Amino acid sequence: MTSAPPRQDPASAAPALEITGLVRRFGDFVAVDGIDLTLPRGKILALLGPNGAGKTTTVEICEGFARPDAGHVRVLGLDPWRDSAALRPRMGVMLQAGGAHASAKVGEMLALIAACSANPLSPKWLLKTLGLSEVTNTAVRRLSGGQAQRLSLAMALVGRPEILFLDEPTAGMDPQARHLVWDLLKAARQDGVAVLLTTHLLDEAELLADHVVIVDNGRVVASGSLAELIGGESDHLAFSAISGLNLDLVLTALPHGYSAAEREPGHYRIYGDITPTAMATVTAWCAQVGVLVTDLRVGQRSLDDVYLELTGRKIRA
Ligand SMILES: Nc1ncnc2c1ncn2[C@@H]1O[C@H](COP(=O)(O)OP(=O)(O)OP(=O)(O)O)[C@@H](O)[C@H]1O
Repeated sequence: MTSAPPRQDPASAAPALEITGLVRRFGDFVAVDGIDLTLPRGKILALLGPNGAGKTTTVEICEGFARPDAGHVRVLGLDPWRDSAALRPRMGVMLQAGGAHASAKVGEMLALIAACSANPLSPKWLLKTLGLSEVTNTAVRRLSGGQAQRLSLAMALVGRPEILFLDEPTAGMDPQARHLVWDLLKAARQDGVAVLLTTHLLDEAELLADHVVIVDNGRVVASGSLAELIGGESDHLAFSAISGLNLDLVLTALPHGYSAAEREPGHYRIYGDITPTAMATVTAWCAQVGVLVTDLRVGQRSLDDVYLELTGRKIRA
């Protein structure tokens, strides 16, 4: 008699996070208006969007702190509201408010959380990796904002979660601390942890994210890998010169089909087919009108450009 094939637990094959048609209202106001997204295991997804776009509301529903008005959310194949007790030990949540007792010492606090999980990471190693060894015996209330953020991340990670929710994890950190966090998140991804992070730092998203989702007014306005969002082609010529150049005159020197913009005073971009001839035309025109060109380079769209085009706003506006 042949034995039956082993049954696969459907939840273990599920993506780390799956959101379909998510809606969340506050009274008549629709804060989240039909968001869809999928986060595979072992990947980092960056959720970007202007203030009030609906990022935190979405993350809080995924964490099981709020219920959706419509749509489905599955975290590790489970319903974060209904199955919150089963999910809690499997996910890491970095709370904005920190979540640590003000009078506890840093080392004690982390050891306490570690003691609650079956197979914790070494608290000592985590504190060292996050640059917190020197404050092991310091009371939580005496930590700087950046140190408290790092402790909060350590608390989210110490139980070896399968999925990590991070709402602006490096906001307010100095560059050195930010790098420590980024290295730790990359290591977590290598260990198969899925990470959903919201951020206003485009360089953070560019550096870490396998997948970027941009939301505005509660809706997804773009979704894809960085390469998919940015496109691979060199599409503009950037240069610096005195501010107030008459760009219409530059364009008359170029063949039809180019456009130009002074993005910030004295910083210009010429968009179109950037050929050696087009470059020479622009610099020759500048020379003709006695303008010194500096920082001339051929570039491609950045995440910043895509974000600005889609939301009409600079990232922190
Ligand atoms: N409890 C609430 N009651 C009423 N409105 C709320 C509530 N929570 C959030 N909102 C509103 O929902 C919208 C989305 O808020 P949310 O915090 O999700 O935005 P966000 O994208 O995280 O913004 P930020 O980048 O500023 O953190 C905002 O207009 C906010 O004022």
